[in-house]
Amino acid sequence: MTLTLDHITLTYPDGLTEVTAVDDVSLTLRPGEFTALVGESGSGKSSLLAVAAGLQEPTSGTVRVDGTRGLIFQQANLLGSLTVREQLLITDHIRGLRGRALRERAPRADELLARVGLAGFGQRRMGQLSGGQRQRVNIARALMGDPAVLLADEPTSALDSALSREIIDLLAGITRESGTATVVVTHDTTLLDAFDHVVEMRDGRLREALPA
Ligand SMILES: Nc1ncnc2c1ncn2[C@@H]1O[C@H](COP(=O)(O)OP(=O)(O)OP(=O)(O)O)[C@@H](O)[C@H]1O
Repeated sequence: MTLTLDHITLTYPDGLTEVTAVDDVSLTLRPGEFTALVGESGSGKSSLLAVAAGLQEPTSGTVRVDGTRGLIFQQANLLGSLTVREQLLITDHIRGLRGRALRERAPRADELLARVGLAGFGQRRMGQLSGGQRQRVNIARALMGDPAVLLADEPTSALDSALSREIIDLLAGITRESGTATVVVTHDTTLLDAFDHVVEMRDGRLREALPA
């Protein structure tokens, strides 16, 4: 069992009342499974993902994770002045690696860049990359911590349909190879055939899985 959400409820204060963004949701993600999370705007997808990511404490319920979590966001949130390799290594720097220990991680960064189709791009500046390439860097960066769980919030929303398909296929391949439990929030119904499971949120609740 890689990630278990057990009876998660999340409410936000809203003036004198409150909004229930996530309403008693339970979900188990298993290694190697590629899951899409869909639903109308405001249905609670980002809120549920934030709880799964550990970025937001649920109002009630529990989150259990075996291993680490890798996060991929909508806009590739990357520092333009860094090189691509530095952009990956900065995650290790944040984890406390310094000096030689950090330099020894460079081959891992290059290996992940090759995996996402960016072999030889390590010395490029982030500002010199296209949107699709930036999102590939974002994916490689999320893999630096060898996550058991990958969580992606609208990773293709800034991309055209061909690039979106490439990014989803890349995430599907990584999920199968690395055995991560991966959840992708998406609005794009043309991509759903790439997933093992599709779960839909409506008014904060999870609905029956749609046929993928
Ligand atoms: N920080 C917040 N404070 C108050 N209410 C919030 C906050 N964040 C989200 N909400 C409310 O919680 C509900 C769920 O929002 P959420 O962003 O999780 O939905 P979503 O399905 O991800 O929407 P979208 O597809 O538009 O991103 C909405 O009613 C929203 O207005």
